[in-house]
Amino acid sequence: MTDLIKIVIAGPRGRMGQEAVKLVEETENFQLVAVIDHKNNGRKLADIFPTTQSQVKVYTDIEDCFQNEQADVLIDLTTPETGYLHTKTALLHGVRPVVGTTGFTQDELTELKNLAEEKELGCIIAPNFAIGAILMMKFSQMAAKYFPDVEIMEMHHDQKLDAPSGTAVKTAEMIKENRLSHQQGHEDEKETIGGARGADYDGMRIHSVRLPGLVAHQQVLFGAEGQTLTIRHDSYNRASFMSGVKVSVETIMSLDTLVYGLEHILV
Ligand SMILES: NC(=O)C1=CN([C@@H]2O[C@H](COP(=O)(O)OP(=O)(O)OC[C@H]3O[C@@H](n4cnc5c(N)ncnc54)[C@H](OP(=O)(O)O)[C@@H]3O)[C@@H](O)[C@H]2O)C=CC1
Ligand SMILES: O=C(O)C1=N[C@H](C(=O)O)C[C@H](O)C1
Repeated sequence: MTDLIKIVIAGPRGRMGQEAVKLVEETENFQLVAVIDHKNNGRKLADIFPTTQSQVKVYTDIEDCFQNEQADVLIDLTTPETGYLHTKTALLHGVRPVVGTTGFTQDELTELKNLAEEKELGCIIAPNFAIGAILMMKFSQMAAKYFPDVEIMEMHHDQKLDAPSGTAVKTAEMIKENRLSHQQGHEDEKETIGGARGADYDGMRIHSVRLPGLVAHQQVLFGAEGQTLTIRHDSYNRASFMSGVKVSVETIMSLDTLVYGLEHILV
């Protein structure tokens, strides 16, 4: 029998948070002890999720939560600024963060890594929890060795706060490890409408599409003489991310550092 893992979820009423509450409640050795619901006005979790069976506490503030609850893991699915503060607060309280929230700066990631190492605590920051998305990133990294001309096109629902997506940034970082660094396109190219060529990451371009009806999609387009290669992943619902959240919670208890990207923990 595996040990019970006590979990706090931040952002339980969000699109991802709702799926995470379901996952934790349905998983035998996971126990949801509390949620951080910053706009809560005294409602119990059962008022938000009528099916919930557990006696889950609702907090509006993370400090207050960790001062009152014994938790092993924080699952954060909020916003970039809040996610960073929550992750830091969790580590300071000895709680291991599993973070799906995207939009952290490089400085924030470095600071959190240093803190996790100082505290000898596991911390997983995964820009994408879907196994298919991890494979898309890895295949793109492999292809970049042979196709150094590449453009990333990510497409998301129009309620998304950060652009480019965390997945697109991670994909670009992974591609950079294998790609001959150079500026793409014609050296004299000129944008007649600003932004037409997308964001520039080490000379490759990232394009962010936002439309109602979309969930989370990305294609990585490689071009070479007489040929193109397209690697594409689509998430059609948020349940697609939950197996990655589950494996992260299970793995984090045996980590003592920060891991950025699910590809590092999938075997
Ligand atoms: N890693 C992955 O695989 C995935 C990551 N994501 C990322 O997860 C995050 C959440 O996405 P999504 O669920 O679509 O977003 P939503 O906007 O649906 O949910 C965000 C939740 O965070 C809450 N929130 C906002 N500010 C605070 C705060 N200060 N304290 C506590 N809670 C707060 C919101 O509450 P309220 O509405 O009441 O303000 C809301 O419930 C995003 O960063 C997104 O990019 C998304 C999908 C997959
Ligand atoms: O906001 C989203 O929806 C998603 N965010 C993550 C990202 O920024 O990459 C993961 C996925 O693409 C869905």
